[in-house]
Amino acid sequence: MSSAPKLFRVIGGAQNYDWGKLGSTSAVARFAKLNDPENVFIEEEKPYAELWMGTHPSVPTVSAQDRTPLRDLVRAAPEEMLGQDIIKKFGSKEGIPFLFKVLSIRKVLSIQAHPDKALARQLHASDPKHYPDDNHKPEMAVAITDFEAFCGFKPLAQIDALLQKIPEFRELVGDDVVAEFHSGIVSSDVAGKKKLLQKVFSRVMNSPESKFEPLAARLVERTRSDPQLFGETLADLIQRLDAQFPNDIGLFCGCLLLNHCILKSGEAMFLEAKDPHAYISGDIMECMAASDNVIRAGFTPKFKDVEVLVDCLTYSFNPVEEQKLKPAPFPRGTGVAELKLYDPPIDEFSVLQTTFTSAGAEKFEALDGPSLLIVTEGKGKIKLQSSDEALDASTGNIFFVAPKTAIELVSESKDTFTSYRAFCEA
Ligand SMILES: NNC(=O)[C@@H](O)[C@H](O)[C@H](O)COP(=O)(O)O
Ligand SMILES: [Zn+2]
Repeated sequence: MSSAPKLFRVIGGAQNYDWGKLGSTSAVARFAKLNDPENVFIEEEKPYAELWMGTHPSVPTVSAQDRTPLRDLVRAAPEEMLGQDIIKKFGSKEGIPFLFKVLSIRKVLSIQAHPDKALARQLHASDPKHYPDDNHKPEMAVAITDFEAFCGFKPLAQIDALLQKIPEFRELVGDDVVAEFHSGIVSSDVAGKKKLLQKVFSRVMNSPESKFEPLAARLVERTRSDPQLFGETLADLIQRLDAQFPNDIGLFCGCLLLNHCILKSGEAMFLEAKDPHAYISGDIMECMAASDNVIRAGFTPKFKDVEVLVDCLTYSFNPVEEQKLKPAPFPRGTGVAELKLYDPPIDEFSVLQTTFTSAGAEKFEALDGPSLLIVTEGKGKIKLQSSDEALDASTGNIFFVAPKTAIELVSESKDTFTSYRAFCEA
């Protein structure tokens, strides 16, 4: 197998989870079709949830030229494809340390969290069917369209207020724990408050269907009879999600316990391993450590691991604004484009958004690691700075860029030309 070039187009793989947008309304379907028009035929009734870009074995990304799996190209020439420093840092020649995705969301995803490395090793060893790898999965979402999600537990005073005024929530948790929580959250002992939050969450998550289903039905009724108890947004959210998953435990463990986070296009949020979350609607770029380990507990027909979830969460509780990740300038490009760097506090990935609103070029310094770039709007060219040969780069096109490779993006029109580049550096 000849060693791979420094810059080449690749074809990602789609996941058709039930919560994905349908047919051409899905950015995943549109991008997949535009990037591989001869082989992708969009079925309008089918959900297209995720477009995977990376070397995770569950959904192969392949080279556009001869459909060789990117994973095989990396394993055939790890020094060229990953770089010595990345191999040394992550101790692996097997694949790219991150997994990059487009998500297009019609229905709420499962209430979930992802394991840290120690828990991932344990779960993969004991239950490889549900936990396909032994890696942690911290992740970041960057909103392409307006996007909403559950992200982390609400501040405790907000949870307490809901417990005091919503009878169905109070009944599900139990007067004893409600009283203990109410009196305990005023203390300064953070560890003790996390324990109390875990008690509330455990009561909710361990309640039998025979108990939470009728309470959920009454809860939805109350959002119609007493909307003022919930506040405008929350009443609407409960009704909307009940329509998707009737009387689901997620109405309690999601709507009443987790922050409802709304991101405008270009805003981002970062989720540590073991942070509870669930994406609700919109199109996003998502980047994560290379893993597919999901611990689920609500709003899903998939396998729920309630005991593991209740036991593993961080039980941190921060206001919504603290869950957001602010983009930073990216001083390693020269030209006319606007550059925004989304750089979370973990080693596996950062994501660079490049936006042109006029004709012109942007030259980038070589990065000290592998990257994957996808065009999400408009059209232009991508090229090695060391060559005159330019490749078409239009919406849906995905490219692999090898380490130590200086590239240039060129926009040839005044229309918007936007791309996202996930990368990892030692
Ligand atoms: N927060 N987002 C993620 O973790 C994605 O990368 C996962 O692939 C999805 O959460 C999977 O969701 P379901 O298990 O189908 O509900
Ligand atoms: Zn997740």
